[in-house]
Amino acid sequence: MLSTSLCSLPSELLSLWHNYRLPILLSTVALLTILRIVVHLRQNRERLSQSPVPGSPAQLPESKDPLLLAPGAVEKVAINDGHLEDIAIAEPPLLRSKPGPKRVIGSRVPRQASRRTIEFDSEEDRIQPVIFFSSLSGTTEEAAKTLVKDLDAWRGASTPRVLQPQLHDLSYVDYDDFFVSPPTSAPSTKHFYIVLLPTYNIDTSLDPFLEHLKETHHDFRIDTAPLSGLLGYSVFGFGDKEGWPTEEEGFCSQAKEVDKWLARLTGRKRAFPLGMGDVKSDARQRLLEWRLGVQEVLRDIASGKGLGEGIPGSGAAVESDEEDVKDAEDDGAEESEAPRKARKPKKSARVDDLEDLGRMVKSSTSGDPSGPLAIDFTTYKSTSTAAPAPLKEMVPASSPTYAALTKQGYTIVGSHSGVKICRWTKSALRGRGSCYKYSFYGIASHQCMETTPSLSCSNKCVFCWRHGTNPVGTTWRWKVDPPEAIFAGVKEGHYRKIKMMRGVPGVRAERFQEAMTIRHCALSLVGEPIFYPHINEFTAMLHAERISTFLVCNAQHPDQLAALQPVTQLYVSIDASNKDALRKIDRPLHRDFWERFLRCMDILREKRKEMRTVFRLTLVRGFNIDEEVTGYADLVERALPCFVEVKGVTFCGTSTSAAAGLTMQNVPWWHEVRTFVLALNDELNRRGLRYGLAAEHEHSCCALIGSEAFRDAEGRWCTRIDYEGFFRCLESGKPFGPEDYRGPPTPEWALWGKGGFDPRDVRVDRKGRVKEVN
Ligand SMILES: Cc1cc2nc3c(=O)[nH]c(=O)nc-3n(C[C@H](O)[C@H](O)[C@H](O)COP(=O)(O)O)c2cc1C
Ligand code: SF4
Repeated sequence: MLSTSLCSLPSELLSLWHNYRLPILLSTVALLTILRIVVHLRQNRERLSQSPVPGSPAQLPESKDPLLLAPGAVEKVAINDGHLEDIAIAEPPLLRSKPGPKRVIGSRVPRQASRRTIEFDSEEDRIQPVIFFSSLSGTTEEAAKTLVKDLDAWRGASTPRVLQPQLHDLSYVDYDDFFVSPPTSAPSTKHFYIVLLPTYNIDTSLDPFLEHLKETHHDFRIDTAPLSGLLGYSVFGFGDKEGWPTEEEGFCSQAKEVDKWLARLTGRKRAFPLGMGDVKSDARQRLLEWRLGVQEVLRDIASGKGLGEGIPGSGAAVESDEEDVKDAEDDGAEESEAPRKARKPKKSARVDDLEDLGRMVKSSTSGDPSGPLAIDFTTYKSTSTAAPAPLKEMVPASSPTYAALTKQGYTIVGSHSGVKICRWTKSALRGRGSCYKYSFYGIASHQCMETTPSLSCSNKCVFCWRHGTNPVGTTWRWKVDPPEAIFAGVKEGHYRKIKMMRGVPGVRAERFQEAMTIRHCALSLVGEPIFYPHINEFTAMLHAERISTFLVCNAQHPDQLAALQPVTQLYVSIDASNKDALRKIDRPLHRDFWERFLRCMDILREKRKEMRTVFRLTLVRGFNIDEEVTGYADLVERALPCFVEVKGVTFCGTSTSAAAGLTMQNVPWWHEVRTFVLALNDELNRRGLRYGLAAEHEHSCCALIGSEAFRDAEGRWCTRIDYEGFFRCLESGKPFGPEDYRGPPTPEWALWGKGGFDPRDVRVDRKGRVKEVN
């Protein structure tokens, strides 16, 4: 039975096949197709899950597969011929196309991604720690000084390879000496920067420092990481959590900014992470911990380990990448695209900027009702559409600058102007002598108001006492007070101070009465008056009240100088005769300071046709006297001022001037000033320029060289001013020149060689005792 069944099976199968072969074949084909699709999809999913996790710093040392490196990371890869090349790793592809030889997708390292390794020979080389600080109210300065001592003690006991730390106040250093390239030194000395900073949400000298770091990074003429020659750096910030509780709310924000820019400028040589301390609670403890960390790093570098792996904050990939992304944001690159597509080598800032320029111009001319936005073409800005931040006040009442200035007797008017009565005004009220401007130009000191509509300046002159507290900047970026309010405010402040002199012994009644009418205004107090955007309106108000104007500027703002309307006497401070000396003495913030200075000379030559122009030379022994006569004569020849005032520097004796390296040794004697004046006058005459020795004021250590145009028909010097004549000229509405308001002859006692003391006044010594007049 079984055998019969078995024998019939093939024929049954055959008949089944014949009956159903078509559906069977179709089903098989369909099944195989489904299987194929499933297998294909499964393969893809597996590959997706195999794709690398980007950028974990922990994985980097283990894997040498460039595809597993973080995007933007740099790796040494052997190329066919065996040589090593730096490869920047592109974004990993989502799918691995084919198994087989690995393909490196990369390009040459973009400039900004490179991190130059500085060789440190632990047998030969030495580390020079350079500590920078900035301080307004002293906390950071004290901490920096203590840090110098602590580091010094530690290195003595620990490693002789670390040199004694240097200390620099950022308010005094020339940024170009330290923050465009590492300082020059012996080849075996390598620098390590340590920066201690407070944070201020108001304008302080930290702002130009930050601006400098940013500009240096973006300057297309300079390598984007010009400080990569440093061994490393670390920053510590002081802040106040009571006012700024969190980092989002601004705690230590400026230290964070400096840390960020230094990371870029050094090619990510952050040797130890940014430290931050709250001055009201944990600053001391945080600083100690941070110092121990920095010491650890210094020890490692000294022993030849460098900033390698294992050192906290040594610039691991994730951290560096974050900085790159931020960098791209700052440069206006399309950051939102970055995670989605393989990151190409970043477009150069220059290219971005050219593209952005079109958009900027469009937006500024698009008829925005708020008016065109000022565009600073010298820096690279993102094209963020966010509303511009409200402008800050230059000197807010809560600021240390305000406190410092008022303590010194200044009355702050509005948010950026100041007024003060000078010592000569007080002295003249008491009949004890007027300033040299009375001898030379007939200014009545007791009727003179000293003021400025801009407490900010674009220089950091070594002889200026205000360093560290004064706002500085290259462009006006503050709230602007109207000229009417400033004018009313400065007059009120001046008269209030004069009234306070009423009870002072020795004040002469008639002079006190006269002093209640201001006749002259010296726009020279501190800061840069032509910085104020409404300077012409302001001087017009003074002139309308028949107040003469003596305006002093620092030859750094040619455009404003060119636009200046006539003032009674226009001064330009000439603090040096050549580029190098000017950089050292004025420490200008503008990179192109010398070109600006020379342009101002040319503008002054034109201005001389409309108003009295004066060169003011401030002589500082050891800085700008020696062998500079020829240079000064060149400048006189270029600008042809009406007068050249030569004055020895006045030593203000503050700790800040001392910190700038200025001591009594730098104050020239009167005989030195005279010798210089004689030499300059001879040089001018030798060149055929018609100048002569006009007047002097020995007490102020000041002498005057005048253009021969200021002699009358009888050859007498007429350096004084016909003030009424000046106002008449102005009111006439016709063009006029300085000779049109030349005053009467200079009094005999004020002439060159006569000393310059008004015989009507009483000469007293420092203690107020009457001195005999010879
Ligand atoms: C006007 C003013 C603004 C300040 N702004 C900030 C700020 O934005 N963030 C912060 O963390 N601390 C701020 N502080 C606190 C200072 O950074 C802190 O007091 C610091 O220790 C001052 O250092 P210094 O004494 O060296 O100048 C500010 C302090 C003042 C007086
Ligand atoms: S120009 Fe005048 S205010 Fe400005 S830094 Fe020099 S001395 Fe000071």
